[in-house]
Amino acid sequence: MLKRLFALSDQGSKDLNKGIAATTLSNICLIIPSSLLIMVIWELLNVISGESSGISEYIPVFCIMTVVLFIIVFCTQWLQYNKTYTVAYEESANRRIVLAEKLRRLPLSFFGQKNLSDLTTTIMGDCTALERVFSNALPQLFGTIFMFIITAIGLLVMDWRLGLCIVIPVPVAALVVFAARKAQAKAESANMDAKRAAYDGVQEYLDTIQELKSCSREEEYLAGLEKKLDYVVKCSFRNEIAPGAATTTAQFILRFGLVAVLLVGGYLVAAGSLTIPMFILYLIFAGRIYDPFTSCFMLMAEVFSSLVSVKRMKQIDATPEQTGSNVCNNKGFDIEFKNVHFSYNEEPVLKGVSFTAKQGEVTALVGPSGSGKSTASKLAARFWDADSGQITLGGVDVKSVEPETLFKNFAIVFQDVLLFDETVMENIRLGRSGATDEEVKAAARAAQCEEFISRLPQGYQTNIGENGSALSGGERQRISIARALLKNAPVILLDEATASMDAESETLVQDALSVLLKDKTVMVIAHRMRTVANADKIVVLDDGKVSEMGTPQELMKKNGLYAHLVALQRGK
Ligand SMILES: Nc1ncnc2c1ncn2[C@@H]1O[C@H](COP(=O)(O)OP(=O)(O)OP(=O)(O)O)[C@@H](O)[C@H]1O
Repeated sequence: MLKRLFALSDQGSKDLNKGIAATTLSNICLIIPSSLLIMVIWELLNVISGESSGISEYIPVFCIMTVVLFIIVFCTQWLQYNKTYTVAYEESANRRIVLAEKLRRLPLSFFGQKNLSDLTTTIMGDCTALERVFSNALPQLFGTIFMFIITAIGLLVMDWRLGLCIVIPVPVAALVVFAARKAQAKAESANMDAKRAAYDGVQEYLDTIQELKSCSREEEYLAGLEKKLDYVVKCSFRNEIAPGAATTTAQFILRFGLVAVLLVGGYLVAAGSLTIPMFILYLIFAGRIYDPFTSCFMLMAEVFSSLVSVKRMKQIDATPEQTGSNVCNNKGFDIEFKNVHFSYNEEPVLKGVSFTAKQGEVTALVGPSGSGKSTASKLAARFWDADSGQITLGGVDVKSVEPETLFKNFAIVFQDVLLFDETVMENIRLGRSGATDEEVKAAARAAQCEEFISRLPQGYQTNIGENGSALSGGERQRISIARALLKNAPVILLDEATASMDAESETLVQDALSVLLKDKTVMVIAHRMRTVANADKIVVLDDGKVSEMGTPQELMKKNGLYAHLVALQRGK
């Protein structure tokens, strides 16, 4: 049950069960010395009340047994530590790896719908929350419950009337904590949402600080952020209230056990159906037996809260993956779109698109903003799967190929370049790990990077800062092009790859590309018609449909949308 509830691995589930068994054993061993002490008191009380004439010879034996039991406790606690703490960290580390692996196989549509900081919280925060539950809460909780059941049986057998007085408050109190679990889960979810919104706010503030300053909106933005942070405090408080109220009530109910033993025991002693030593024995038990439940109820609350984390992990786990064959038996690298339809969240973007981007040719996708150009190019690389129709690479349906295998055939340059806080050399080498320094430099030369790299303080070994903050937009794009060239994949997708460059740099990069991209399938997306003027084929997209297709010359003659876009940019 625990395995299913907490989505544990086979090993994790086995180890957790061992941890619970060790905790139970340790708790039982801990209570036995108390029982022996009680038996000694029992003997003394019998002597005082005159029911026994002398101190039993068993007392030294009890003392030796106590010492032996403490040794056993030491061993079981070591076992408990070994099987809970170490295993909990292993389990959560494995869980993070499994989640990261899962994310790797999910379609990009999943990331579009999910908030990225939510995912980070799930991988880091939720796993840490569960670490505590496995290492501490669950073994202690079950250990206490099993120990109570064993003790309760003993108490009921000795005297069922006082036994019931002690036992009954426990399930009642546990029910109170259990009943509060929904309110608790709600408060926990709200708390997580509030924290995530505040985290996003801080992140957005840092990302957009330049724009906020330039629009003099910083103060206004910070006021909004302050509200979000205040809300986090409120939610955190509410999140404490729900389990706090339940556990306090539960502890209050437990105290009725002692009162009940006092009242019922007093009555039974007065009625002559209970001996005074037995009465004192139950009073001692009633005073001590509830102690572990104080922390136990808090642990119960913690376990219920952790179920919110488990739910979020299960949601990721249940998301269907993009699957496919590990081999791609394509014949050549023509990319063919056959009546492709695609929607983002039910909103149609491509409406029956058909065209072929031939190997050895440059195919340009042009059209008004939002017409679906980037979407079409990303569908070719299986960032998403088409809703209907087919996209083939060398005759193989891209949907039938596992994304990583398919991706080996693609090199992509986007307008929004992502660079790492690393040296120029390593940022370019990302295109092909294992490439030699000379190969990296050759790719950089082809992408017209040499000139600006030579101006950097340590040349190729210069660290370019977070996302290449030390470089201009055009320079970052050239690094990204160098990276794609180094990958040397048979299909190249250039999505506004030269948009941040000045006309002179763009021409230089294009000249270099035209030699290097020979025999490859090249799909170019550009808003500047000048960029695509030398393309072999132009596909004009308009509102998700192909409105015209042909060479630049044919389309100019046709005097349709392409000619109109060219004229607009020439200012005619
Ligand atoms: N991840 C996404 N989730 C939801 N809608 C999206 C997503 N990406 C794009 N869209 C929407 O799909 C439509 C087509 O977008 P796409 O980026 O393919 O157009 P485009 O022709 O490349 O535009 P542009 O020239 O401005 O880059 C737009 O209306 C856009 O808002």
